[in-house]
Amino acid sequence: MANRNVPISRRQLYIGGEWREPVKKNRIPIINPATEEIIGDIPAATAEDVDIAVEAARKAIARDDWGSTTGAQRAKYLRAIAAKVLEKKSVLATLESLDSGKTLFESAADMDDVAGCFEYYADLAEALDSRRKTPVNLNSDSFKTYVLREPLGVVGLITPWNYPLLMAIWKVAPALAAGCAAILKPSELASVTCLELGEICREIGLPSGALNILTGLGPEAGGPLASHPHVDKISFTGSGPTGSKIMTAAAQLVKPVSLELGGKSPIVVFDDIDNLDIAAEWTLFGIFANTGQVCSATSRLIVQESIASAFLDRLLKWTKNIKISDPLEEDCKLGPVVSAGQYEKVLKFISNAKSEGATILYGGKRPQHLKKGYYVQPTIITDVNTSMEIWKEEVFGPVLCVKTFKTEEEAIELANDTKYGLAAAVMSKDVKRCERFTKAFQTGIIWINCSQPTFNQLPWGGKKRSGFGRDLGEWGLESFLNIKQVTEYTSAEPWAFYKSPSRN
Ligand SMILES: NC(=O)c1ccc[n+]([C@@H]2O[C@H](COP(=O)([O-])OP(=O)(O)OC[C@H]3O[C@@H](n4cnc5c(N)ncnc54)[C@H](O)[C@@H]3O)[C@@H](O)[C@H]2O)c1
Ligand SMILES: C[N+](C)(C)CCCC=O
Ligand code: NA
Repeated sequence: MANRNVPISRRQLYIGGEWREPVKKNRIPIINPATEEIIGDIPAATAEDVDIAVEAARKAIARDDWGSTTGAQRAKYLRAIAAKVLEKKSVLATLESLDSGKTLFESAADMDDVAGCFEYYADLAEALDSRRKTPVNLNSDSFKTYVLREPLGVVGLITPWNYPLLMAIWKVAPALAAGCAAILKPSELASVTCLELGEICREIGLPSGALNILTGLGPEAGGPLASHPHVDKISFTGSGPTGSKIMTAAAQLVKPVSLELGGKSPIVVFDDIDNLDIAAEWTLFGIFANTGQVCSATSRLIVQESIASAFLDRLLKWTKNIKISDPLEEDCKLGPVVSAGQYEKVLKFISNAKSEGATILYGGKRPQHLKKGYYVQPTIITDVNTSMEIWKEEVFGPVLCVKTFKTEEEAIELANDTKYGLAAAVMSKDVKRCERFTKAFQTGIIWINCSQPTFNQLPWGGKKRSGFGRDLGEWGLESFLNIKQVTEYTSAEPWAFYKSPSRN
């Protein structure tokens, strides 16, 4: 087992390049979901601290050392952060697992992705220099025009606990690449690695105020950030209800928002697949990776009737083989869910499904061998109908529900039978059929013969109740830029709209 004694530093808020005690001096306990023990605490920011952070961010933009940087200069900071993340990878990964319950293997992969994301946006920051000013040819002798891409200003980044550092970096990296000054508000349930990012920024000498990190409760720290008059945009990842609150607060000031919300994504499996095991493993990965706490989890299996029995049989074999243990244990593939609240919520979804008449084919309980910790068995639920809660609502836990279909039309109808629209997967060797599904799925992300692989270069986000706007790729950068058009009158001739007084 990895060393669980990695010390958790007692950090303060990271504001204006310094560690700063919250004005009200409150703190929130850090709970290790594998042991239910309190292992430290984090500062709890309030509206007073938000004001100070916004001021620090505005000053950063007004100062030359951040506000007048080129993309190439900012790229150096981003690369220095990436290098530090890799240097500290083992400690950061352990902290992520202790704080969130994520398996150490997944935490380590997240740290690679964090570094990769900074490096990717370093490249885009450099490329931005040549795209900063784009001439627009009007074929006019009287006007010269161009379009500028400028940093949007001060941006608030509010993020969830399921990939604590990675979800933050999907926003921090493009915001800094664009030249914005950012205020990050991570989830109170898992903020440790985001605070360590503050230390990394300090160590590499990121200009003060370019990134500020305010930990704290949603309504107390996130709320004032969303409604702050001097915050130019809120980029949010989290639940639908919180997204609505943020959008409501931002609407009062006509502040732009981007919302990456939840999902209830389908995975459709056809009987023409060559290898049941390959499809079974992707199906498992799509719902049990990160203990199912993935916005894009393919939590509804829609399998063709002709192979349903054989496929479920194979799924069960794979599921029984998953090692459930303390996330720091070697080969652990399923850790606890993040908190006591999430544990209760997941078990309630399972008991509601049972009361509504569904069958718990596998799992549904706490694993017998683990007496402490917020563990839930990987769970497969059958005999589901489309009016059941388990079909309609996001569980955000290791729970797969299953329905069968006969025809392609039926499969499409079932796949789109959701208020959400984040991701969808189809497993079939028929290329034309996969194309038809790509067109028919009402989502922002499509996986063909896989589920979940994610790349920095590709846009991430959904439609319907899964939100709008895109993280990652060039779209992630654009979302932190203001597009400014400049029109210059270059003719020596008068405009001649009014009658000239000199001719009277
Ligand atoms: N679409 C995506 O890319 C994506 C990625 C990860 C998670 N998610 C979604 O996130 C949810 C789980 O994360 P969560 O439980 O942390 O979500 P959440 O909405 O409870 O919290 C998200 C963040 O919002 C803050 N917050 C809460 N109330 C607030 C308020 N009134 N004003 C401002 N901020 C407030 C929280 O403190 C946290 O930092 C799931 O629904 C999941 O699908 C989506
Ligand atoms: C697909 N990933 C990499 C697991 C990221 C999912 C982000 C949302 O929960
Ligand atoms: Na925690």
